[in-house]
Amino acid sequence: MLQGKRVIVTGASTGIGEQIAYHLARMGAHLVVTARTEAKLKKVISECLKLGAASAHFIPGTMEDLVFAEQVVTKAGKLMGGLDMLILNHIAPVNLRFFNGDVASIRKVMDINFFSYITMTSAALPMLKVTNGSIVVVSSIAGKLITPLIADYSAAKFALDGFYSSLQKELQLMNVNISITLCILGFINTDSAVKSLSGIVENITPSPKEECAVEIIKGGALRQKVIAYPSSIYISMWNPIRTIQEYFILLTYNIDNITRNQQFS
Ligand SMILES: NC(=O)C1=CN([C@@H]2O[C@H](COP(=O)(O)OP(=O)(O)OC[C@H]3O[C@@H](n4cnc5c(N)ncnc54)[C@H](OP(=O)(O)O)[C@@H]3O)[C@@H](O)[C@H]2O)C=CC1
Ligand SMILES: CC(C)CCC[C@@H](C)[C@H]1CC[C@H]2[C@@H]3C(=O)C=C4C[C@@H](O)CC[C@]4(C)[C@H]3CC[C@]12C
Repeated sequence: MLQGKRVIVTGASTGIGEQIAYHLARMGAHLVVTARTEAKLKKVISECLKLGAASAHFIPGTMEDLVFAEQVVTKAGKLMGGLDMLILNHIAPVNLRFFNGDVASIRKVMDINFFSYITMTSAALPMLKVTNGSIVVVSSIAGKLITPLIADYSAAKFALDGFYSSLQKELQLMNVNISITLCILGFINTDSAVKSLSGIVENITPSPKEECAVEIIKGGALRQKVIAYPSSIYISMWNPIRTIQEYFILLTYNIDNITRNQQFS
């Protein structure tokens, strides 16, 4: 399904993003990968070309810089001649610690883990409209329920749910055929996650990043609204009251009036 499709993958220098890039390469997609570390990205794209990518480019830079975030999308669009799928996966390195009053560091995490996602989405929407494309947002069970020591990370992941679930509804109301897939992940065996949890969380076995990457791509390709990996965490995000209330709230909206008077940008 993804052969010849044009895809951006963020946070693709290592971890789950790197595995996503390799799977897409095997499927024959065109790829633009991004992260900060140029040397790692070079290795990733040369591996992608060996695996069968239709084309592979990298754009290095930090997502703390929202101008860079926007430029990645426009440059990638030019390199590939359009865009079919935007996979938003990068995160700032996580420090598991108590909140220490450092608001500036929370703002930085929100820029990297949240505002850059919105910036890239906004830049990509015109191209995705043309292709009836897809946005895939990699989130976490920590964006559905809370655990201590990751207040900043969790805040950004909850924010992603709020923003993208709302955007999903808007696209539906305006009959814009762009899919949004929110990926809810449990503990995955990436080097960074295993390292930062060691000595803090015990008795949880991480799931494999390779299989995780496949499930993320599948969810996007099948235009699913939400996926959970491993599937055992579905239960933690099951919130029937939310679903029912969202349904009834929407019934109170004067959809005809709204769609007549507002344009989707
Ligand atoms: N691993 C896990 O247990 C879980 C992961 N997830 C989610 O999965 C996704 C991937 O996680 P995982 O693979 O473990 O993460 P990794 O830490 O392995 O990779 C993070 C990626 O983001 C890049 N990155 C870091 N800082 C920046 C920055 N300032 N600007 C641009 N890119 C940056 C890194 O590259 P570089 O340093 O070169 O910039 C790297 O490519 C995340 O969205 C995470 O929230 C969700 C639940 C559990
Ligand atoms: C629902 C339960 C069956 C399992 C709960 C497991 C909890 C403890 C797991 C599930 C998802 C995990 C966090 C996560 O989303 C991603 C990262 C990024 C990584 O770089 C550092 C670790 C961190 C913060 C994980 C911390 C531990 C979390 C909350």
